[in-house]
Amino acid sequence: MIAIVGAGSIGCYVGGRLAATGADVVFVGRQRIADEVAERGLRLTDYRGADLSVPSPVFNTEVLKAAGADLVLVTVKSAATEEVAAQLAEVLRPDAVVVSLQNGVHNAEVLDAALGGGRTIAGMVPFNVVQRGEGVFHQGSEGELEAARDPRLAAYEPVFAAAGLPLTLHDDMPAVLWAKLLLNLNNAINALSGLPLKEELSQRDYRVCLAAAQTETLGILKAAGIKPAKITPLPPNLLPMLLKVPDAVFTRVASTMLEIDPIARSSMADDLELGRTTEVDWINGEVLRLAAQVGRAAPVNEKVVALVRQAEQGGRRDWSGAELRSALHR
Ligand SMILES: NC(=O)C1=CN([C@@H]2O[C@H](COP(=O)(O)OP(=O)(O)OC[C@H]3O[C@@H](n4cnc5c(N)ncnc54)[C@H](OP(=O)(O)O)[C@@H]3O)[C@@H](O)[C@H]2O)C=CC1
Ligand SMILES: CC(C)(CO)C(=O)C(=O)O
Repeated sequence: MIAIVGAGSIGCYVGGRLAATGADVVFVGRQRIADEVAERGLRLTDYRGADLSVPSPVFNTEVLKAAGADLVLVTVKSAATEEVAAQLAEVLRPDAVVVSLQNGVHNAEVLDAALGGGRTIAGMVPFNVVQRGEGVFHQGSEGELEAARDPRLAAYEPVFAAAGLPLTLHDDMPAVLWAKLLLNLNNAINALSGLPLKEELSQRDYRVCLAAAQTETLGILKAAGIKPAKITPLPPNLLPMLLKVPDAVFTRVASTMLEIDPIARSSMADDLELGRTTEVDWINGEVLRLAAQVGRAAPVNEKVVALVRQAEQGGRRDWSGAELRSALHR
């Protein structure tokens, strides 16, 4: 049995595709989504036209229901990792394998600290999922699930492949997670813009802000001896250069590099929309912590964190690109 713990956008989509293609899946999540899927079932669509359904998913609100799982996919936001780790430690079988499908660079370690036995495997979701309501979860951009290479995943590789979500396995997962974090620096900028990703990224002023946050982070990673992996067609150190090209050039080049549909938004935009605390501490905040360790300043990421904090408290989330550039002194 596969348990999805934290069945929101990513959990319902990934778990839903696994269940739709025959896997035995139990979802653990909140009552709001439990009610939605009890009434409508789950429907999983993607930007390529896939359309799958799970008429009667097994959906619970208590982590206890993950007790019999062989594989647990953790899909809560980073702020909830410690809490679910403690809950899972109470109920999981000793041989259960746990995969963190979360953004941020330390969630698998947090889970493993509570669960012990080196049973947690770091994973990564490169694509965007939008909750459309009424049990519909839509993958709005391309990419394949990634995870640390681990023999315990061998039995599940065909299951993920059958669901249309093949696993790409990596020997150096921390490098992959840092590379993803570089991309996730856009989460805050997207959330502050109030725009869908495609529209936000089509405007050079926002991209200049992202390029500044990435350039700052790349310098800090270098000082810390961390080499982010190449998970995009361009290597990480060339991304800021691409971001700064004129709009017409960017739109043309980007469309050959990444398919993204017009409704996709960052997961941080979802959090602000729903009045929840964001993951900014686990994304830009990681940059600030690493900067402090290597004795460097990180003024751009520091300012982004401050603006997201204000937005969490009801502050602005309709920054124009020009306003954001000026706030970041770019
Ligand atoms: N959405 C996306 O497009 C992408 C997201 N990611 C990453 O994936 C991870 C998951 O994101 P996402 O799916 O968007 O998050 P969601 O907030 O949509 O889903 C997480 C769900 O878990 C619930 N939850 C929290 N704690 C518990 C608990 N103890 N028991 C049961 N349910 C719980 C949350 O409820 P509540 O809100 O009440 O806490 C929420 O409904 C994040 O790290 C994110 O950064 C990565 C790539 C893309
Ligand atoms: C896929 C991506 C980069 C953007 O949606 C993301 O990770 C997120 O929204 O958290």
